[in-house]
Amino acid sequence: MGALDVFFPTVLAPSWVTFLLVPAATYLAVIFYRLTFDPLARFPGPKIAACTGLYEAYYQCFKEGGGRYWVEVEKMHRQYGPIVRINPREVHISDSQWNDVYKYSSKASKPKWFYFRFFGKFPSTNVAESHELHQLRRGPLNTYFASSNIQKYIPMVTSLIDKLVDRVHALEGRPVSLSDAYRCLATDVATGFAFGKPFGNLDEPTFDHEFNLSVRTVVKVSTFSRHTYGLLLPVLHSMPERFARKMNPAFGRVKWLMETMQSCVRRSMDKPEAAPGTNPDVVQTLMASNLPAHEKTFPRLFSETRSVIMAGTETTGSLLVAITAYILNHPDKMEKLREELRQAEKAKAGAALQYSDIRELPYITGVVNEGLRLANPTPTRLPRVCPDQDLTYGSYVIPKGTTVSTCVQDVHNDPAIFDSPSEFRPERWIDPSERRRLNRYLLPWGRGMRLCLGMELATIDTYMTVARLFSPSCPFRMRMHDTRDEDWKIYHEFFSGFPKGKGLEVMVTSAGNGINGTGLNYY
Ligand code: HEM
Repeated sequence: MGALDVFFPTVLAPSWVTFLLVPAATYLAVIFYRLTFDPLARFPGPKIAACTGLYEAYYQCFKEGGGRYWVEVEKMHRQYGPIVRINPREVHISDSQWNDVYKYSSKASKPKWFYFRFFGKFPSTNVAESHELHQLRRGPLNTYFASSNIQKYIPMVTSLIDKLVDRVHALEGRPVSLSDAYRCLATDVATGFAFGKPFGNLDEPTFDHEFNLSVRTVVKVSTFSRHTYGLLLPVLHSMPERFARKMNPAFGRVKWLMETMQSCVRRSMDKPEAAPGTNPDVVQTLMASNLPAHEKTFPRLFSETRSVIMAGTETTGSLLVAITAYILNHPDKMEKLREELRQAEKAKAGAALQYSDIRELPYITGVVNEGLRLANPTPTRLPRVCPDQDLTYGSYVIPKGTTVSTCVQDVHNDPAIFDSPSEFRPERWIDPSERRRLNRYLLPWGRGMRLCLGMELATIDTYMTVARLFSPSCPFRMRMHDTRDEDWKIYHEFFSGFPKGKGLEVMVTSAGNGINGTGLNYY
């Protein structure tokens, strides 16, 4: 009698063998195929990444708190060259001149596993898989995000920035988390733009600190969900309220935000005409569009609005944090910026600077562009699949159906384009012809057909906030408080970027207090 027969009665033995050995043998066969006959087998890269998606999952879910595969992919490029197989089905290209997969002609789709499993079952433009569905959904949003419509919201953005300035000033002498404050500003700008009235996050006493922390928990769960067949997010969404509250102290705020969004969407669906003298909101715009009826249901419109608001908050918040930190860390550059604003204000003879005035100023443009280049608000790779044409990279033919991705920070950090790329140098953008050359490689808004819709709104918000906070007429001056680079620099990639540390904190002093009225000699 064999050992197996002792431990497993004859009747059970075959089922145990089947249970254990068949999946193991199948898995080994799959690995063997991936390393030998798979058309991607001859692409360079670590064998372990070619064998199994678990390698990526380890970096994304566990290593150093998760969200670290982007750094590992950078290392792979240093070792294997510009094209690397980073998981069994995906090649990643780090070459500032290559963008074939993002061209209109590629009609590329977004890989479902990467987007849908991360964002959950919320059918929005951002997660539209096929090129055709994306074009259908993006059409009416283009109308809403048209420059002529966005410009109408400049007064709203200005008054929100005024509110931010008042609230920060009132905290004089106490540390202020600008990471939290800027996220509230960005949320109010996004919700005000979507629904005509901001949700009021800037009024929240702690600048919604708990809520901002909870965003990180949600994106971590989303990352786990991506690597567990999209199963975790539905579990999270169906969790009983008392468990959710225990897990997440900001649950109440998350629920409030979702319910407020839902009631705004319902209200606009019930009243699809804008009230006299007001702009149609995003839901009314979509309702009035030629989208088919099944694209105008409540779940669809809620998902779209949710996606627009989420897309605009972490990103703009991180950008403002990075720009402020770089300026505060470089007093000489802060002085140049303030001097430029002083001259511009003088030229207006006391009238307030408008966005159109600020946008023309060369130094602040250099500051914002350097921020966009270095802040890395979306360190995620941007994967695409070409369903019906092969692509080429050098001597490599990338078969149709392969996921192909690039990361914009590879371009932003390319020393062949940006000299000393890790340095914050607004001056590199001053010369107009050099600016034109560099602009072609400034890609924070993504690439190709899926380019960010909110870039003009975010640009307005950024220019105006920076101009207001660093203007000689700002009622206070800021200095870093107990903040190191690792507190605010992007470290984790959970689609958006998140720092390792607590964020950017500043200490605020009234402009008249002990410094000369201009604050120029503050440092
Ligand atoms: C600094 C701020 C921002 C950055 C860096 C940024 C970056 C991006 C990037 C990289 C994408 C492409 C993602 C992909 O290919 O999967 C994107 C898409 C998108 N962004 Fe932004 N974004 C910012 C602000 C905003 C704002 C303020 C809004 C709206 C209020 C917004 C709305 C959107 C939408 C709707 C999409 C999806 C577009 C589509 O799929 O056609 N973004 N953004």
